Amino acid sequence: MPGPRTLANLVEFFWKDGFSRIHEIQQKHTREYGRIFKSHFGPQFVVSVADRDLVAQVLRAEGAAPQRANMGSWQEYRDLRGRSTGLISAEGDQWLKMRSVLRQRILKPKDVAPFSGEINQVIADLIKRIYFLKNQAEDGETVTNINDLFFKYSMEGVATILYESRLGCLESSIPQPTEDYIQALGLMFSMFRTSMYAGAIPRWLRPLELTLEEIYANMTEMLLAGVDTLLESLVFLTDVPVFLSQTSFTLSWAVYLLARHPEVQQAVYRQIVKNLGERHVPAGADVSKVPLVRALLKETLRLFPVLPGNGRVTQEDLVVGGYLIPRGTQLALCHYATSYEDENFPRAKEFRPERWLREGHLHRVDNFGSIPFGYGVRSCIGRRIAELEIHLAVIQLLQHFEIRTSPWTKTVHAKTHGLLMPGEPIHVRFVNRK
Ligand code: HEM
Repeated sequence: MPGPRTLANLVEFFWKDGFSRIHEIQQKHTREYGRIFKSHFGPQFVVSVADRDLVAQVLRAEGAAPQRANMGSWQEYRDLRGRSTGLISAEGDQWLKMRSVLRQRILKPKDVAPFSGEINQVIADLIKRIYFLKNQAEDGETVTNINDLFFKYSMEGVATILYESRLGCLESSIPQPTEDYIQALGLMFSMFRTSMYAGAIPRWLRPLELTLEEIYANMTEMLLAGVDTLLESLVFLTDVPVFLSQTSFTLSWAVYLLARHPEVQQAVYRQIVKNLGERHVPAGADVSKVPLVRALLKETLRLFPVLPGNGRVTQEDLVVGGYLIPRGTQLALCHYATSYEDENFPRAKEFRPERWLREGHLHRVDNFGSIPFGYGVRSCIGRRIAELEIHLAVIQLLQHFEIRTSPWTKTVHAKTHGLLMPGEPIHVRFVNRK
């Protein structure tokens, strides 16, 4: 099987900071080596799959408890600290047990629809905050760093549902415990990439690493710093910061794309006004009346999949793309690369939400070219919560404001920092609707 040489790969990732360009490297390696290729990262051997049909084949062949790759360093940290595991990094029976409990609670749109009321309260605060921020701006309209604003929105939204309490993230004066929590999350993200390096360092070498403390100073402990420790008994919550950044990155990209594509925004807005009304506060059930809002989210996640690649460890021997892949091999599913293939999505570089409205092959749920929430029994369990938070926010943002670029709006590039995220702060204008 072709693939980059070990040394070249190490230079690319460790020397040239490839970890922040994983998404681009996926595309580069696919061009150079084809849609299935092998790589070595220190002790890890990985087979990358960057083909829609092969990804489909791998995921369809999954057993009852698929194993996700590359979570070793998270697990190690938790073992080191005696912490419990969240769903993301749990495996086997432990995963099955947790998943079956949670599955019954939040997996279907109708399970999460009752949260619309709480989410709408958070959105009301978000909109109030936008009015406040734009009034402070020189031009009375620009809100700088919407990334930060939407992070706070997501945090407040997830807290409302999972902690059943408000944190006050969107207030002018943020309560101290919440401030501590936000700072702890910031620290966690700065360590997130370091934790990825950890996986590529052989286990026996790690105690020699000077930055061992940094490597392990990740996630869990920090995360819950400002929050009632009782929550820790709910293992699921230990992964929460990852989820809320996924929601906030996606919302930031969606708003950025709308600002840069006024014609798309106008079409979405027109559908909202026609099918829901200018000021009707939407409930979960209203979302199906505005298919363009759903298409907008799908297209945003196709262009900026927060998880640009995913992992699986094969649980039995598989033949993929003509190669025998032995049981226990780590696979990297290259979702970013497949999302940008013209073959899967005509004019793939273009932002065209309407492509998701078309009947035909793109409309089918088994379109494996873009599966931003994963697929199958191990797919994202928070999908319906994330979708509800984003759909309801987009509808109300557009009801209140026309989103436009401002002289400060720059082209924003994606970077991988554990997750695919906006590489720079996004600034846009929120112009009041008459
Ligand atoms: C736009 C937002 C989000 C995106 C794009 C996203 C995407 C993903 C993806 C791609 C996976 C891996 C699926 C697989 O391996 O097949 C995943 C797993 C997961 N997500 Fe999300 N997610 C989002 C938001 C959330 C939220 C808000 C929550 C919780 C409230 C959440 C909870 C989880 C959990 C617990 C897992 C692990 C599932 C398991 O291993 O059984 N996600 N997510």
